[in-house]
Amino acid sequence: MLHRARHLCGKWCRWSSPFIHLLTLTVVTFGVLAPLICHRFLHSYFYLRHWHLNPMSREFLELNQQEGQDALHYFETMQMPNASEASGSDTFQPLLLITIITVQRRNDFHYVLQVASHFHRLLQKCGARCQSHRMLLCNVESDPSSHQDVRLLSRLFPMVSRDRTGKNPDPSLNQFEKEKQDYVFCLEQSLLVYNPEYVLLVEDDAVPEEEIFSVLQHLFSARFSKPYLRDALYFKLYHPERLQRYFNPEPMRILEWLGLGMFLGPVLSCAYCWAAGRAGPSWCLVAFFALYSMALSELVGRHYGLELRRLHPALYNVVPASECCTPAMLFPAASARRALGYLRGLRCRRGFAKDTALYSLLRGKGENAFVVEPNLVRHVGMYSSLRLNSDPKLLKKWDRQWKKEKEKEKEKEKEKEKEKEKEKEKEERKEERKKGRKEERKKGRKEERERKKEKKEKKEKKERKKERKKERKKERKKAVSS
Ligand SMILES: CC(=O)N[C@H]1[C@@H](OP(=O)(O)OP(=O)(O)OC[C@H]2O[C@@H](n3ccc(=O)[nH]c3=O)[C@H](O)[C@@H]2O)O[C@H](CO)[C@H](O)[C@@H]1O
Repeated sequence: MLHRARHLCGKWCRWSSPFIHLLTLTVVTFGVLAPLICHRFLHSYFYLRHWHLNPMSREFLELNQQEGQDALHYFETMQMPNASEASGSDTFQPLLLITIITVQRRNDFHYVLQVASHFHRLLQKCGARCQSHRMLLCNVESDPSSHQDVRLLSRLFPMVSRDRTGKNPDPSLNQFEKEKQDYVFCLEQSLLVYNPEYVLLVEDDAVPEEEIFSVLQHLFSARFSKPYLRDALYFKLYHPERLQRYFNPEPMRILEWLGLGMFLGPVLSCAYCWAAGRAGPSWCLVAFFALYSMALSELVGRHYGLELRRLHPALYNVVPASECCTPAMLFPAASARRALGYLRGLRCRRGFAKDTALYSLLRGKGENAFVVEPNLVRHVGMYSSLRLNSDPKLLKKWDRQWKKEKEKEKEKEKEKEKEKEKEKEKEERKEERKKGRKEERKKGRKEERERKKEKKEKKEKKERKKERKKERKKERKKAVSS
C-alpha cells in the first residue's frame, strides 16, 4: 500500500507531470497574474476596492466636470440655427427620434449638455446615413424656465416641456410616481410631435458611445425584423456593469458561460498538449480547461469580455432584458403606445420605480423585452436627481448588497400587504360587529314595541272587562229597582 502511494506520488509530483503543470498554471493565473493585471478593473473580483475606489471616484468626478465644461463650450461657440431650422421642415416621418428627458441638476456637471453634445456630434459624423434621425428635448423640470442648460439647447433643438402643455404635475405626488409620469409625458409627446418609427428615450446622464448609430442601423436593418424581436415592448441599450456578471443568473448568460467553457476547454487543452508535446487531450484535461476559462472569465469580469463585441455591430448580443435601470430605452412606435397604456395603469413608489414597473409588465402582460450588449451609452450622472447622495462613488453597491436590498424591499412590501389585509379583516369584523349591534338594537326596539303593544292590549282588555262588569252591575240594579 505504502509502496503504491509512494509510486503514485512520484508519478504525480514529477515536473513533467500534467498535474504539476495545471496546478502551477492555476496558482500563477489566479494568485499572481490576474490580481496584478486586474486590481484596477472596476468590475472585476480582483479590484482592490479599499485602495482604488476613493481616488478613482474623485478622478472620475474631476474628469466629468471637465467634460461638462467642454460641452458648455461646444454649444456656446457653435453657430446656432434656430430650433425649427435645425429640425428641418419636419413633415416626414423620422426613422429614429432621440428624446432626452431632463431636469435641472447640479450646474457644474452640465449632464444634459454632455449628452446632447455627444449625440449632436455623432449625428453629424454619421451624415447621410442618419438623415432620418431627429432629436427632441423633453424638459420635465417643475419650473421649466429655471433649467439653464435647456435654455441654451432650445436654440438648437426642438423642445417640449411639461408645464407648457398645461399638464403640470400634482405637487403632492411621490417622487417616483412623478418620475414615471414625466416619462409617460415624454414618450407620448415624442409620438405626437414626430410620429417616428422608433423612439430612443434617453436620460440626461446617458452619454452615447461612438458606435451607437452604426449598431442601431445594423439592428434596424438586420436584427429587429426577426420574428422573436419584432413585437418586443422595448430594447434596453444599457444595463449597469455591476449587474452584468455570470453570477447574476440569467438563463442566457448561463448558456453563454457554458458555451465559453465548451469552446475554450478543447482549444486550451489542444494548445497545452501541443506545448507539452503530448498526445491528444483527455476528457479530464478538457474539463479542467473548461472550468479554468469559466472561472477566469467570471473573476476578471464578464463586462470586459463583452467589450470584444464592439469589434463589429453583428457581434452585439440581443438577449432577454433584466430588471434594473432605464438610461437608454428604444421603443418601436407600436410598442411605445402599448407601454404608455400599461404605465398609466401603474402607480410607482419607492422600491417600485419606473424601471421595475416596466419590467413587471413583461410577466404581467406577457410581453417580451431585450437588452443590447455591450452598452451603447455610458452612465455619467454620479449625482442622482432622485436619490440623495452627497459623496458619490463609482461603485455604490456590491451585487449581493443590491440584490439583498431588493429582496428586503420586496419583503417589506409583502409585510405591508399582509398588514393591509389584516387591517381590512379587522375593519370587516368591526363592521360586522357594528351591523350585529345595530340589528340587536333593532330587535330590542321591536320586542319593546311588542311588549308595549301587549301591555296596551291587556290594559284595554281589563278596561273592557271593567266596563262590562259595570254595565252588568247597572243592569242588575235596574232589574232590582223595576
Ligand atoms: C444609472 C441608473 O441606474 N439610473 C436609474 C436610476 O436613476 P438615478 O437615481 O440615477 O436618477 P437620475 O437622476 O439619473 O434620474 C433618472 C431620470 O429621471 C428624470 N427625472 C428626474 C426627476 C424627476 O422628477 N423627473 C424625471 O423625469 C431625470 O431627468 C433622468 O432622466 O433610477 C431610475 C428609476 O428611479 C432609473 O431607472 C434610472 O435609469
